[in-house]
Amino acid sequence: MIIELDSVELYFNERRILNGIYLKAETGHIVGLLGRNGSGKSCLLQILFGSLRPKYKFVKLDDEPLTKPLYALNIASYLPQHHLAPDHLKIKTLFQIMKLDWEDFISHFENFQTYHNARIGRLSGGERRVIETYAVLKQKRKIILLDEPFSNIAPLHIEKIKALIISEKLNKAIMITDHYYRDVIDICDDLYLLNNGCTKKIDKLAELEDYKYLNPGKLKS
Ligand SMILES: Nc1ncnc2c1ncn2[C@@H]1O[C@H](COP(=O)(O)OP(=O)(O)OP(=O)(O)O)[C@@H](O)[C@H]1O
Repeated sequence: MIIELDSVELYFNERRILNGIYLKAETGHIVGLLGRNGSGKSCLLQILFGSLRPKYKFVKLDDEPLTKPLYALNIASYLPQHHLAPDHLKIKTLFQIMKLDWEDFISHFENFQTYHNARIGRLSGGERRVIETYAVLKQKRKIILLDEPFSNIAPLHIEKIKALIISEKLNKAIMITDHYYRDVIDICDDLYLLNNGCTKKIDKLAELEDYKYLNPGKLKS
């Protein structure tokens, strides 16, 4: 399966946020999306998911124009930048609703064993992010969109999440954006930079410095 997003034009009031976008994601690939604060990464994922309507966009699924939003087709799962589940929801209920396997989760994150009956709002920000990222990643959907899955997560758990993302990509197209650019670069097959409202496909990492996303020499440090 191949999904392509093209010709996006997004404005808020008169302010142009996005124009000149092309992104392609396919089964078996992890696509990384980098960009400065406010460059439009979250908006772009929401546009692809269908929860944000820009002035114009063109989406193709396996070369056929897509007229319905992805969320309405039940083929995509989306981790928003902010919380996924309400504070009062019990973790065991979240696992039931999202048809997740608690034993599988605990096999990856054994420290969470005692949280089964807890409300998600009682967890730390990082613990909550681990659960929410796992929940979205494990959905039986063809397309997974992850907005800052690593935020607030400790290094050991980031490594586990990265391993899970890699194992899930076998049957899914995964798109990920995060400011932990080294972790994104580590796992992605294709990399795009969002700059001045446009996407630039990154073929050589040095381009991240050329486009001033990173300071000169940062990649070597
Ligand atoms: N509902 C809205 N109304 C007006 N402006 C908005 C709205 N949503 C987003 N924006 C603006 O659009 C721009 C892009 O926002 P977006 O959240 O996509 O950036 P981002 O690249 O994800 O940033 P960050 O890395 O800081 O999360 C920002 O300047 C933001 O202020």
